[in-house]
Amino acid sequence: MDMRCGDRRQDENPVAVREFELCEACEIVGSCRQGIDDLRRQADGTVRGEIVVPSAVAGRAVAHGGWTAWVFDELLGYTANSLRGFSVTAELAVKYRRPVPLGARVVLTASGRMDGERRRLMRGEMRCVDTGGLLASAEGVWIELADADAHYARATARPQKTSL
Ligand SMILES: CCCCCCCCCC(=O)SCCNC(=O)CCNC(=O)[C@H](O)C(C)(C)COP(=O)(O)OP(=O)(O)OC[C@H]1O[C@@H](n2cnc3c(N)ncnc32)[C@H](O)[C@@H]1OP(=O)(O)O
Repeated sequence: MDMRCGDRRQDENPVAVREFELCEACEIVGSCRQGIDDLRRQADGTVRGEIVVPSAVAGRAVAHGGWTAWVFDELLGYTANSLRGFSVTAELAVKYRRPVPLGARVVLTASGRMDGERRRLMRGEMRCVDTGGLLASAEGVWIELADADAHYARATARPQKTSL
């Protein structure tokens, strides 16, 4: 059957199993607000997941670009953290190749490598499951926190004029 990305397949439901922790705000609502329910580390070290683009992320008829960037932040961050200890986003660059249709099932893939002690260089892709067409790609840098407790204590302390 000829399918375009965005054709909805009635016979499939979104994957229901999630194998990674939710972020704090998603914990409160009890589900991933981006719609990412499942990401799995493959034998070759890459990470893969499939999601259905939620209709709630519409910008104008298709997914909002901010949602796509947010998905890559989560995808690449999860992959970065699967390499070693906890790291945070330092840089993220997204290339938007095609509009991302609402309701489309997309496949997310990501990989990365250490670059020195604390830096990880990450990349990922979002493709249409049905056509394999590239919708968006991203590259980014994640930095392992030297002291996560101190990092968040500083960041959540009452702002001071001299803090930045
Ligand atoms: C609970 C489970 C689920 C959790 C999911 C939620 C996870 C959410 C994660 C996030 O959303 S992160 C939020 C967005 N990101 C941030 O808020 C990070 C803000 N930036 C910082 O806090 C600091 O800039 C950062 C920690 C990234 C670096 O500060 P540091 O003072 O620790 O780094 P430093 O300057 O000592 O540099 C350490 C290394 O990183 C490199 N580096 C730092 N910033 C870089 C950059 N932007 N690009 C490339 N390299 C960078 C730097 O060159 C150096 O390399 P070398 O070790 O090789 O010398």
